[in-house]
Amino acid sequence: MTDTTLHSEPVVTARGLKKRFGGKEILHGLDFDIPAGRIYGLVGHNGAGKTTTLNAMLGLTSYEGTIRVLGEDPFARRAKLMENVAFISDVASLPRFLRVRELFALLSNIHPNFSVDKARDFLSGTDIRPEMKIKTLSKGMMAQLHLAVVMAIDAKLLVLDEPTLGLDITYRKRFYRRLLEDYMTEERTLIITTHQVDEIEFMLSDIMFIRDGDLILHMQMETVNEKFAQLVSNEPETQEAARALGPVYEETRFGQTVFVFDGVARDRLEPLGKVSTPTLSDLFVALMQRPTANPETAR
Ligand SMILES: Nc1ncnc2c1ncn2[C@@H]1O[C@H](COP(=O)(O)OP(=O)(O)OP(=O)(O)O)[C@@H](O)[C@H]1O
Repeated sequence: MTDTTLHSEPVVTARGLKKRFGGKEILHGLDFDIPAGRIYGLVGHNGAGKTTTLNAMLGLTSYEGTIRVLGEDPFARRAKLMENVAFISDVASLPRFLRVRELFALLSNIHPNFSVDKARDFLSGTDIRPEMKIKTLSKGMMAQLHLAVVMAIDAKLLVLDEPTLGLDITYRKRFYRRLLEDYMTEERTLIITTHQVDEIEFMLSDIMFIRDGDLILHMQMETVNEKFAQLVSNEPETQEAARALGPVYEETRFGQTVFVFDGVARDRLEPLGKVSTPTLSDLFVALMQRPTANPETAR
């Protein structure tokens, strides 16, 4: 994080964000700030409310509470906001009847910050050619085209909702590498949801876990690494000692007992077995099963 990002206004601010569908409350009053220049992972089970949260930020759905994105109310000022926001969602589709070059021409007419040259540049190195009809592209090529389009937009905020759904591992890795190497700068902010959280963990600066419409963890990755520890312990005596330290999670896997601790110093754990930082997917499993992972924000 640079000084500028430390002192600048958050890119997204939400206060008491609630959403109801047909009388049923789906989001229960989320409060968060997303600063500039960060890469956020938004993680939660199916139906937890990730897409609804993103849709509220993008002005695609109405909500109760307050959201400001780049200082604007996204629902009231969607058109203005979209000059500086780009997004890919698992349901967004490109116009299939167009050729690739026609899509670029269309976008350069409707989007003030779209660069045809950049879009073409991003496609070099792929099998996609400007003359191709979009409907003939494979799923992987379609995702590459989508990424090229989004990366050709000079946006301050990029929102990716399951951007690599249905892609094979090679395409997924290439997708994230391209995004990091060719797009991310300190002025840009990226928010990603995915169920393959281990694949994006390396690039995240911050994480949000959402469970049943509540934000149960919102933390910088550095803090996650300091705060949480995983211990693998094989002997009954050391396991007993570990339990006495109040793990937030315990599981027996392949004959080994794995504990996750929140805020227990590593030098207290080290005599009891092998200590490491839990992966995000391990932490996710551990925290999702607790009654509350973060009592001040969870309900
Ligand atoms: N248009 C809608 N009408 C009614 N209910 C909806 C609508 N959209 C979403 N929901 C409900 O809101 C809840 C949250 O859905 P949402 O799509 O935000 O979850 P998600 O965390 O993105 O899930 P997934 O990982 O499966 O994409 C779910 O219970 C879903 O059924």
